[in-house]
Amino acid sequence: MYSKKESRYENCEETARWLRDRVRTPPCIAIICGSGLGLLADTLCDPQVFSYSQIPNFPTSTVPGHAGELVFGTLQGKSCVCMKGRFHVYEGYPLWKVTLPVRVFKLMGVQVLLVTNAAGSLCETYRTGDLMIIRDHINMPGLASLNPLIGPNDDRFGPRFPSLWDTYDPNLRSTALEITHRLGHAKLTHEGVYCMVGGPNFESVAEAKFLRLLGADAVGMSTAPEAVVAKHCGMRVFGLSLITNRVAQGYEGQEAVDHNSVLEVSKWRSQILQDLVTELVATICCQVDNDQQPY
Ligand SMILES: O=P(O)(O)O[C@@H]1C[C@H](O)[C@@H](CO)O1
Ligand code: HPA
Repeated sequence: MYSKKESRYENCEETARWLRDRVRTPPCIAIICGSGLGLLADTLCDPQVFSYSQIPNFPTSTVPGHAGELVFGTLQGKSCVCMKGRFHVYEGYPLWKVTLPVRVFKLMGVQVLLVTNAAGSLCETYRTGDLMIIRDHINMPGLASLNPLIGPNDDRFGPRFPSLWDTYDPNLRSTALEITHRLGHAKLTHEGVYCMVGGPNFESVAEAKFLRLLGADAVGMSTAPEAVVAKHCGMRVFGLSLITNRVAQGYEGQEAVDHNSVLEVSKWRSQILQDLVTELVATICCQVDNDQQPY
């Protein structure tokens, strides 16, 4: 059971208030940087950086490639916050903690969440280094009752039974597709279904075949809980996977994946991903609500 002390809303309020007292401009767009993709945060203008360890109620990052910093600043003139590193269930965090930053961002006035991740490809036509715009997800832990919305619902965040049919905003998806065409990356961009697994092990061959049969195009260990919580509290969501490896679906002639190779590919492709996200941010209409006082 959840104790009063752990009350999600009050925790989020406390953290949001702490940040809001310190940031020069409250953000209207939040960007979660996946494994090795934190360089995007370094492109923000007029940055203000907070280490996760300074921020009340924030977990700390324990995974290489996740620096553990919150960076506020502007990108294309829009006020943004970047998470340089996210939290994963396999690190031992409960899902309400994994997703706490999303609710904090909501209370700070964020309207749009851009989520990136590193993922393995299950689809025959995807190559290492390709991009996948997330059309939909399969939340494997969520289907087995490991869902961030489990527990008493707080209506101040959103409804008890949210619909997820349009979680990944269709306008943001089509705009992103247009941008990849304009930037000359059409051939390496796909739209597909992301499947979240708990990790931390990479998939066995039988598991990979099973996930493919379910309709997943790529598999990773994050994103779905963040997207669920963002949708629950009324944010527009855009998700982007960088395909860092192909997931073995046979026992012969396949290369085993490891986290270092995931980080290598992220480094190799981070510029393309940054360019896409930067151009996408330029198109997003949102207003900083300087008067917003949600607490
Ligand atoms: O945070 P993301 O989803 O980008 O990280 C993926 C999943 C694991 O944390 C890690 C495996 O290499 O990359
Ligand atoms: N499986 C799960 N998570 C991942 C993978 C993968 O192959 N690659 C990057 N993150």
